[in-house]
Amino acid sequence: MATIHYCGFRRLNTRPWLLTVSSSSSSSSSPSLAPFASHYLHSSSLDESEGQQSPPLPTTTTTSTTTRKPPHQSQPFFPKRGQTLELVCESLAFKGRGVCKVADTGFVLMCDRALPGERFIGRVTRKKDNYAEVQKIETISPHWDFVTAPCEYASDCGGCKTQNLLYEAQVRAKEQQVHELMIHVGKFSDKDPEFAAFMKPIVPCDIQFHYRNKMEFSFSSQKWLPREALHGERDGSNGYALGLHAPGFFDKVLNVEKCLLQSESANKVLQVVQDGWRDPQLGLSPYDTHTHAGFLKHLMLRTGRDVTTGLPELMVNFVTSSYKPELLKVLVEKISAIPEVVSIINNVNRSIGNTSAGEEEYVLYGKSTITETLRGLTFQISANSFFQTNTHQAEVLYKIIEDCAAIRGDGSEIVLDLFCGTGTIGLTLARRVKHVYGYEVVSQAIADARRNAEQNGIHNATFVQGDLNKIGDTFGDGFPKPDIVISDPNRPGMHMKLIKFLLKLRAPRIIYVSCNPATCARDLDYLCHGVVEQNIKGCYKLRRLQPVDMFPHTPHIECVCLLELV
Ligand SMILES: C[S@@+](CC[C@H](N)C(=O)[O-])C[C@H]1O[C@@H](n2cnc3c(N)ncnc32)[C@H](O)[C@@H]1O
Repeated sequence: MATIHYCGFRRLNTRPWLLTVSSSSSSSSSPSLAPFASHYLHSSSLDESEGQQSPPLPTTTTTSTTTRKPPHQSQPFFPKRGQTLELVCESLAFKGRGVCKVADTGFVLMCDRALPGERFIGRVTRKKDNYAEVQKIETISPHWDFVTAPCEYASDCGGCKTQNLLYEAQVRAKEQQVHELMIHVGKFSDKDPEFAAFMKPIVPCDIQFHYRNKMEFSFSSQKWLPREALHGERDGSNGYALGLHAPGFFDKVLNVEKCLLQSESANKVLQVVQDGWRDPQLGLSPYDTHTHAGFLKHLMLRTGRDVTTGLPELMVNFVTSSYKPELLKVLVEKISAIPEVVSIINNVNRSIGNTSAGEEEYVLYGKSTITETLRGLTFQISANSFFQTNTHQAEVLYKIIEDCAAIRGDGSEIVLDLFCGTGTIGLTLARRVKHVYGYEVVSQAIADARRNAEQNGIHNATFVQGDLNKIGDTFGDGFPKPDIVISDPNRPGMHMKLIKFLLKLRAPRIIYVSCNPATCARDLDYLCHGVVEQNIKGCYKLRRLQPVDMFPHTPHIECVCLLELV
């Protein structure tokens, strides 16, 4: 496309109403994450800007950029809300958003669902201090590594945002994000020869579909429809949906007949429920998040494995607003005819909130738990207990953790398992160490961890319920000095109290397992370089940083980091 270069911007003579702010589309150029690194650290997992209903499409006569004078070269570019721009996505960043940069000034624009190399027209929806958010209106030319998304819902569903990016390109982009964050947030220098030594290439996931062992679908009286289908009739059960929340909507649900991330057996159950639940004779109604009327809230499907046969076993969990088993009878009969289904549960959640955990739990058919194996141990999974959602890749992740732990095997070592959940990491190490101490805030998870230890004949593990954000001076009195600390916090990372505790404890090695590379980079900076503003010195060296792709087609990145005391 012919362009006229002017004052650092490229103006397209074929589309004079647009202002082009793309920079070089070279694949090797990677925009710095520095301008919005703080957004990585502070943004909640649900960004309120996501999925906002877009304003009406512009016409060439109303676009504000038509009459705008090109800015002087020395002026920093700062777009206006509503402004329409032609952009080229350079790379992927936080939440899989495409990063575009203004030539010369480097001003960053972030766009959901824009993929590296894609040239597109976007509209500015939000301005932040040092970057702006853009909504994609139209693709002009597709990105590099384009593949056709196998899932029919891929362009609307919030689950798989990068399904039409070649998988190799997805993992490359994730690896690049970790790399950038370690430099800009973690303050590790890529000029340091040790950087290349500790930064390991990402481990891809061999299974890119059907890898999730748990999916949670929502019932809704408000079916989400794409803009072009909004005018159709949606009265009565026509407007009902069972599926996944449209991005940014707590009340609207995209109807889903099949999800390529869950097992084939789980899809059989979803199909049976979809075929039956709207039948007026059953008297079932979806829970309405506005009026708080209605019965069906969520359908949770969990896939485990029969430990003796190795065949899949399925748990179906209906989350309802009241206990009326007679209403579910017909569906239960149909679902229980599927051979893989071994458990049908009803969690009753009478609160007006939309969480799936129930205050009461009833078994409608079969067992109350299903089983799964991990690193040779057997775990009982109940409807609400935490278990790694990609079992196949959890084996890979735990093997890396084991390698990092480098257990001597003489049964002398102490392991401290922080944020232990149901105890899985600590328990997989327990047989070769003296004792495992696990800490976790959720009491149900602690009960599950104790039960898991018992069922696997492990007697050298102690699990304690407690909030690791609120540890006091006596925290370390509860266990002997550990040789190995495992820390696996959720997205916010570790609290400063815990960082300080670890810096004082000086365990020989820490294995930091993270599901958020931004908070991971921040915490690694504290542990290695110290808390400068509080005059606390760091005492660890980063020896290995191993990104692992646990969730193909999604922006999520897991990392295992090995730190050694210096
Ligand atoms: C990413 S999960 C890790 C679970 C476990 N390590 C595993 O691999 O199965 C993080 C765990 O930290 C727990 N958690 C979150 N905040 C916590 C806190 N302030 N104190 C203690 N545990 C917390 C969560 O309940 C969750 O079980």
